[in-house]
Amino acid sequence: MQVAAGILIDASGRVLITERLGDSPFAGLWEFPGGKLQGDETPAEAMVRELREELAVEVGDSEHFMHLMHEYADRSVELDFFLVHSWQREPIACDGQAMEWRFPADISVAELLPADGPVLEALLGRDRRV
Ligand SMILES: Nc1nc2c([nH]c(=O)n2[C@H]2C[C@H](O)[C@@H](COP(=O)(O)OP(=O)(O)OP(=O)(O)O)O2)c(=O)[nH]1
Ligand SMILES: [Mg+2]
Repeated sequence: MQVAAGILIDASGRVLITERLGDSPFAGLWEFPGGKLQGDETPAEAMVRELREELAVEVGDSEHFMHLMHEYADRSVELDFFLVHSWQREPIACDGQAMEWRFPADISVAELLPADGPVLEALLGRDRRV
């Protein structure tokens, strides 16, 4: 299963995370907004569509940030994460999911979906370089 997610990052370096809802697996954990590729979409196209659907933003500048594979008990996922530096409109939680802007240093890996550890590490590494 192929998934694409977008990491909105603001001028101060905070990133947007959203809580996984209700009856979905890993409900209550946090993730970067995104979802499964549809049809013949590229990961970048899927990320733009998912952020439109989940946050009602129109993605502007973005760059590929990380590619990961993760084996969950029932599925293996291939994930592409993009850093999103600019977007139009204020993000809103279209599905009623909780949403928070956090500095990567204030996110604990245990709060995130199990696949996302390396992404948090890379965001922290990026902070240290600047
Ligand atoms: N969006 C997102 N999904 C992630 C992250 N980390 C991670 O392991 N995943 C996994 C969890 C799910 O197995 C899969 C995303 O599938 P999903 O069912 O939420 O996709 P979707 O948004 O298209 O959902 P749906 O409405 O079509 O059911 O990717 C992440 O940071 N963001
Ligand atoms: Mg989703």
